[in-house]
Amino acid sequence: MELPPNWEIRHSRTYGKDYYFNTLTKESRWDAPPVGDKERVRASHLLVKHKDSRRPSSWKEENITRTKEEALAIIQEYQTKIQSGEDTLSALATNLSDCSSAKRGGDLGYFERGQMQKPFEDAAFALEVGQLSEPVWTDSGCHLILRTA
Ligand SMILES: O=C(CCc1ccccc1)N[C@H](Cc1nc2ccccc2[nH]1)C(=O)O
Repeated sequence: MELPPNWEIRHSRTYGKDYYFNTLTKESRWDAPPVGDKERVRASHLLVKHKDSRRPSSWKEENITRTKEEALAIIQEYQTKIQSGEDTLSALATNLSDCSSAKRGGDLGYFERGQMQKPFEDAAFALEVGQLSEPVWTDSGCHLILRTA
């Protein structure tokens, strides 16, 4: 049976039947994941807002005053740490992301085209599973995106 990348069939002794397990996201499901469903992706992100962000406030900082240049410099520091393996996007997002998804390690869940701001969507759909984006600008601020499924 053809399965999308990172998926494998496992057997549940408890229920005496096979299930599907994603070795990257650790997701499990009874029904077979659709193959080639580039119609939706799953991604996590780390957002650094700036004073001109659509909503220059977050759980971390009531009034965000940093400039766009400062936000980019911060994102680039995080990008280096993730690329070197010193940190993970999930760990950094939990403590440092200006998005409410920080509480979920930056995980945004699955989304289809048409749901997220266009620059974010285009970047996420262009990534391979497990790949980290370059800095991506939306009206919310500057993001690093990790495609997870
Ligand atoms: O819109 C949200 C919530 C996103 C979310 C989706 C699914 C689960 C959890 C959070 N937060 C904004 C910041 C923000 N702007 C974004 C633009 C694109 C993707 C994620 C984004 N996050 C904000 O906090 O201002």
